[in-house]
Amino acid sequence: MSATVLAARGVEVRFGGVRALRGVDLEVRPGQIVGLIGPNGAGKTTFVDAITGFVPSTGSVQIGGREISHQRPHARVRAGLSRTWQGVELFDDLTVEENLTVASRRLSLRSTVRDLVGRHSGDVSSVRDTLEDVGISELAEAFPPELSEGQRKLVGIARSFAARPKVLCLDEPAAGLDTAESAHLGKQLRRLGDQGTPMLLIDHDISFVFGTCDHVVVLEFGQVIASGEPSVIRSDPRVIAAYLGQEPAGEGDQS
Ligand SMILES: Nc1ncnc2c1ncn2[C@@H]1O[C@H](COP(=O)(O)OP(=O)(O)OP(=O)(O)O)[C@@H](O)[C@H]1O
Repeated sequence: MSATVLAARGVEVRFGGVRALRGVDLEVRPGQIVGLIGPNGAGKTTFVDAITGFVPSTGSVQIGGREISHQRPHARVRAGLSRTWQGVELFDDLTVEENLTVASRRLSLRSTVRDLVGRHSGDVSSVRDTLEDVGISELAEAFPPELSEGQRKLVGIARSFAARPKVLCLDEPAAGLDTAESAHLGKQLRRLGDQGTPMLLIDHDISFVFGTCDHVVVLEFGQVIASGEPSVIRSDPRVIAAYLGQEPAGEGDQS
């Protein structure tokens, strides 16, 4: 069996009478960027909320073979599963570098001890490394109000990436970006992926997902209806049918 960094099996979520997820299986392997797409209400955000511990779920979630489904969100982050949020909240009166330093320090209860003994994840040097890895070193001294939407998204990604996750979940990173910003974001994600950070990427912009991901999983009504390489998924009749009746965002649209 090939190694997986993230293995979710039989993930189920109910909201009262609504079965939002019905036994979803999904894997992310080393070096992969996996896209999760589906029509509105298919369960994409619920899946990310479930595996990261923000909504109660049943089923199995493993990171590097270790079961984390019983753990609280912060413990899952420590196990290597980080996520971004649709909105990027930043402290406007702190620079980008200071925002990342604050976030890194919050990540670990042990940071106080490490403050006493030297280098830790909130060090200026490691924050600078993170900014460089995400391709935004030039923004270190900028304040959030000076940033474009695309730059804010990259800072949000850098903040989650600072934890050096084994898998990074990205919830609609291209939402609100124009075509050029999406293309730049896709390039930076590809670079991070190629450098060894596997990702799970949700987005409404299908061309962005197809252009960025190695593998795509399609949800409809809380179930996986297709899974495979973008070129295969693009022409899958079940996927085309699932999107009938709605505007499949992407192909030039920004939603
Ligand atoms: N907190 C909640 N309480 C009740 N039902 C919910 C809740 N959150 C989501 N749902 C329902 O669960 C289903 C899946 O919703 P979810 O937001 O995960 O879909 P999605 O694929 O992310 O949709 P979108 O593309 O519109 O963001 C939908 O039927 C939705 O109405």
